[in-house]
Amino acid sequence: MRLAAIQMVSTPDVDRNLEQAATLVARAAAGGAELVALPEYFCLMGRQDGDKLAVAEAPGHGPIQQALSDWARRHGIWLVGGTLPLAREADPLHATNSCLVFGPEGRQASRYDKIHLFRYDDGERRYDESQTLCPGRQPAAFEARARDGTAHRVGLSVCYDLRFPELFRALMQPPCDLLVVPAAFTRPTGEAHWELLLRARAVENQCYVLAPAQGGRHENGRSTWGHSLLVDPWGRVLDCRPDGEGLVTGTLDPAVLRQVRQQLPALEHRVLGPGLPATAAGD
Ligand SMILES: NC(=O)CCC(=O)C(=O)O
Repeated sequence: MRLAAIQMVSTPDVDRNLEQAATLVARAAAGGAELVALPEYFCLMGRQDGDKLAVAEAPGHGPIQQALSDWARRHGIWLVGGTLPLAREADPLHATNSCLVFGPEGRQASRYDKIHLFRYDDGERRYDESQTLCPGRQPAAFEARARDGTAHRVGLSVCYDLRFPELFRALMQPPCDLLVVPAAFTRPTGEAHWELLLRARAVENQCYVLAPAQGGRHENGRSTWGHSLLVDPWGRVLDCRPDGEGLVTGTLDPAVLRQVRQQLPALEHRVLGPGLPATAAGD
């Protein structure tokens, strides 16, 4: 299955971001991609945290969701729609940061609400997503069919989730072939941890990892790390885009998945699970 991750430098202008995303999705599809993934916050990197609430759409309605569905149908692709804020009737002051997936017929195939909300303060940069977002509760995966008819289980996660390996373990029951991580990592944390974490998730889960990112200097004054990546189940980086808008592409090859899992059957050797006994005191 041919894959593409889209890297963007999104702005506070939703229409401009949608235009840019449409161009990049079309370019990915023209290059043969069957599954295309957009980055976190592809439709908005606002000036203030609260801007997310202003563009939040009701689930199943609104121009951002319509655009995602149209692009998936027009190009006949699986589209992992980065993230967009979805409104919650119960609490209008907190949206979910949601990743919606649309299939080649333009129908919504999955929804994942980011579970782990980012908080960071190094004295210079401060982020606290919980001010305007509400966490999801449920891991999500879906089945994408390649044009040759092969079905692939695809696990969803978003950005800061990458730091929580237990989420990815939960997605591996049953095993995924591909983990997608739409992201907007900060520059300092990205430089220190991004590639390391993505390759770790690929190696420990013996999975392809596709990570579309925000990458550059945004109009709101923030900088994101970029380095959108495709990693194979052996931890090899197949493609990377360091900075600016563009594409990362490559192929999910079932033979490589089989070979890695047969050669080194680590997934079968898992002994410890969620119902672990308490750690022994050591005496
Ligand atoms: N948007 C995010 O979740 C940012 C996560 C991040 O930068 C990190 O270091 O983790």
